Amino acid sequence: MQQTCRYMRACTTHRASQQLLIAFRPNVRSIAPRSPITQHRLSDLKRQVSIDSRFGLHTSIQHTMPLDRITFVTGNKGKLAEVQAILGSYINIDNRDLDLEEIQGTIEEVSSAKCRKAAEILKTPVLTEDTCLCFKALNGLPGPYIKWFMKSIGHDGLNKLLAGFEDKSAEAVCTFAFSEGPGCEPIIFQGRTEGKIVCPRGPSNFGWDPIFEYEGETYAEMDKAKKNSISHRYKALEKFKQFLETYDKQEEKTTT
Ligand SMILES: O=P(O)(O)OP(=O)(O)OP(=O)(O)OC[C@H]1O[C@@H](n2cnc3c(O)ncnc32)[C@H](O)[C@@H]1O
Ligand SMILES: [Mg+2]
Repeated sequence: MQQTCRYMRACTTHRASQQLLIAFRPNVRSIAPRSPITQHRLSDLKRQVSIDSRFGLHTSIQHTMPLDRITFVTGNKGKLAEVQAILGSYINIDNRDLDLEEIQGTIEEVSSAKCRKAAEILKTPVLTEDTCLCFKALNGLPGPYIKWFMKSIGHDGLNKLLAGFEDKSAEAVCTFAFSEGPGCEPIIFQGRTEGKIVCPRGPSNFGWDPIFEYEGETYAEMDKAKKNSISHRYKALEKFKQFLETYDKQEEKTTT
């Protein structure tokens, strides 16, 4: 019998979700009797399915395998160091730096597209990540384009963008996308931390860390361990860790 990827089996445990999935994916047949992944709300699922249908994706057909290592695809050393510090004791992390196209679109669309492409190229379970910095006064901009703003106008320019506004608040948003392999629809894990934009303080060795202040300290001034216990990345990885725990339990059920 063909096996769908684990996520599809997990999704199909909700009655309404089953109907939704079967409507979109007539070939979904394998239904798990009980799913540990109960925190996926129907709205999330609808969004996931509508992303699928928009990109014309198909139900993935792949044999499940134990997830004891994962490839984190990034060229950013700062991200890699933090992911290893936060996640390294839960799963073995390999790193690859692929030049993946970052499409325009919502945060979730950008992250999913990047992850799908990485899974296709590497043919293995992959994790990708996209970071946004959203200024409230600018209705969320620069958002996913922060990398290009950083490159062209730097810390001072980012401060000047807000010069005419009283509201200096900003949100750091980290969006991880995980795919079990080629054809497996990415699952999204997002974390957000609110702070404000200030003149640079602290070492400049990771992106916009010196201008993002959280409770009186910039990310750059903070002890690394402290940043890794409150950051947007930490919050997203906490959700991914929960997913890994349920994934392992599901694996035990499948193999016993
Ligand atoms: O290969 P990828 O993972 O895409 O790495 P990247 O450096 O291109 O990263 P993004 O596309 O996500 O762009 C996000 C920008 O924000 C920066 N950044 C990401 N996380 C950060 C953090 O926790 N603190 C400060 N800057 C961060 C990063 O250096 C980029 O300039
Ligand atoms: Mg990038």
